[in-house]
Amino acid sequence: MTVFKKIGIIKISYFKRVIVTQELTKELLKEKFPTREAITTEIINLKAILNLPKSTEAFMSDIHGEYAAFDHVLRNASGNIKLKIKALFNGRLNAKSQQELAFLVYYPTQRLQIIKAGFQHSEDLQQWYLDTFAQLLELLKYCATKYTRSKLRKALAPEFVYITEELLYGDFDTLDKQNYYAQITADIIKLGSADKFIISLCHTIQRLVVDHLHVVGDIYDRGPHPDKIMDRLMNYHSVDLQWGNHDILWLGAVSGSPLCVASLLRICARYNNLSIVEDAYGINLRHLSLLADKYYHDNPGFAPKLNPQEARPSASELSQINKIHQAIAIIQFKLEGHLIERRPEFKMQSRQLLDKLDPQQTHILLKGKTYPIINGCFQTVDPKNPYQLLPDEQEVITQLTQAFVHSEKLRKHMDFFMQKGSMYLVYNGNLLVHGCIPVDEKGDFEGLTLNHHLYAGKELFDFLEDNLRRCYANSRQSTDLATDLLWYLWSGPVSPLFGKQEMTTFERYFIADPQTHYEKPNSYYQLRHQEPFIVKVLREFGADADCGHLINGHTPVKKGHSPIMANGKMIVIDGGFSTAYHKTTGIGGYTLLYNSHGLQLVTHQPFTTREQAIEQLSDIVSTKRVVEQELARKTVSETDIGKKLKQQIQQLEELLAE
Ligand SMILES: O=P(O)(O)OC[C@H]1O[C@](O)(COP(=O)(O)O)[C@@H](O)[C@@H]1O
Ligand SMILES: [Mn+2]
Repeated sequence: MTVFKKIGIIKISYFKRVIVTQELTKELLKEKFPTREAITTEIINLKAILNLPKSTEAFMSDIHGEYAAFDHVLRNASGNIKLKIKALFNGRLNAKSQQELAFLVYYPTQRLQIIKAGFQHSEDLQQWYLDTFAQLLELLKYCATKYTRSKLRKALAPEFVYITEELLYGDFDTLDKQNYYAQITADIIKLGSADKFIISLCHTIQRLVVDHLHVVGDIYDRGPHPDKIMDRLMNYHSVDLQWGNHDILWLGAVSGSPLCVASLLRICARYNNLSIVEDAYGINLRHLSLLADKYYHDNPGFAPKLNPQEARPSASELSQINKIHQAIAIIQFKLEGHLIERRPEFKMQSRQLLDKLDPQQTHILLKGKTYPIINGCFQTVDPKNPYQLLPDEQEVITQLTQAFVHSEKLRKHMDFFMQKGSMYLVYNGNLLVHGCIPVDEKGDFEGLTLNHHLYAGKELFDFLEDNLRRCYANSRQSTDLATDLLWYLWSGPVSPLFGKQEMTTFERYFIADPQTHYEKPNSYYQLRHQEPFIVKVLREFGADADCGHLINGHTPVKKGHSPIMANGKMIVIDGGFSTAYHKTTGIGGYTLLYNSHGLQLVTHQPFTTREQAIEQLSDIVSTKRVVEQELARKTVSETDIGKKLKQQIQQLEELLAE
């Protein structure tokens, strides 16, 4: 009885709040538009916006800590700047000049230095400035046609707003006016502001060509600077993120999961990236290092993967990383044993492997077959009680987990990840998911059964997201279901972010036979080639089954394979940022643009270094329409923002009718 009463009270106050909010909105609207004229003007404005071409969305994924390559793609607006330059200047500028202009827009400061050094006479430089002002202003005007003047104004550097607007919207027909504009440009040069003006125009162009960015997961792990990527995204004008399996490890670490901490530290050691943890996030690894020194010695199976473009660590550093790598891997395998034990419903018993070692720890019995162990390092594993952590292992992982929970900078980044992130997103009719939608061979949604309830399809995603949010809000617990589910998201057999039956990390370290390394992908990866299957998935998530697309990251597109599947409804856009994968993909990777003309797939060259890109002007390989046939140009009216604007128009019309 009391329960019902309580619910009743909650309901009443909830509805009251809704009504109050509506009234307030109306009141606010009246305050903002006090006269019939003001309301009418606003309606006209909003209707005009509805008819503007849809602005451009860019999609990228699997950045994996590669900040310089990511920054390059942001600067080239995922290929869009080149497209604009081509559309505007074809026939007037040849390919080389177009490329030079594009790189000036991407890297104005650096390119200005190189260009200016090439001029011997100041008149030539002055002429270059005049030509460049004209080209950049023309390009800016072209990029701004999709926006209102007020939006453009906000995107301009404050000190150049007046001048830029004069030059953009001026009437060049009369001689007087021409002289006036010539005077402005001459003054910019004379007063020494030419470089600043060019840089400001370039930044505004970069800002305008992509209106909204989607990052479809895996910002973290493998590469050196995920922290810088997060900082850059936090300053980006408009972005959403879908969580990738690697990102979950970092979210899990901050949420107090020791297993997520161990897994991410193992990957950092494996890729020689421990400095992210120590230097970027201020987490001290001294205790782990001492533990590693105490129990381990150099082991060829744990040598870190080195990036040939980075300075090689010294022999003693390499040895220290090697030992840390072993120490944390063993802690991970022990913790996994405990988690799998307490969560039989995860059905991951086949991942308990330490107890399958023989007493000498030289062989292992896997699925009925015995394999010799290579590179074994089981010094701390008691054959009688293999998952038991030694007291110093326990102490180290507890202390490290606390350090992750309390790292201020990491929390700031993860807060942003929570605020802008989600398991999936439906945006302008498209469905964005990092990994997969788990299904069986017949295409029926596969799920996770907990407390006699089967979570599958969209419900599985919502359930996992709900748990993640609760777990993130309470980092004190480390073995509750919500925390364990975070690790499940990393490597569970029905995890939408992992998409494989099992993660064979143990076998990859300790068994030579490559057959044991195989990770069977979910049937989704076969089925996603078929249009009816994609339509079914889009429907399940409430996306647009007729015109929408399913967009995934996670799986690098191998040489000779197409990232466009299911008759153009399914697109994989692994950005290929990770240098380790360039051999498999043969290109840098793919990103995607969605503008008023539809979806365009952008193929990128492998990115080497920023210096090389600037020097050699090396960039995008090609851009190609996903759907080849010409469609009517999409306007703002057909987008999610358009829907909101129409609601506002309706409210204003109601106000007018009162
Ligand atoms: O290349 P590594 O470091 O061995 O990592 C391989 C592991 O990474 C995974 O591919 C997961 O990472 P991705 O999300 O980048 O694919 C696992 O399936 C696999 O076990
Ligand atoms: Mn992934």
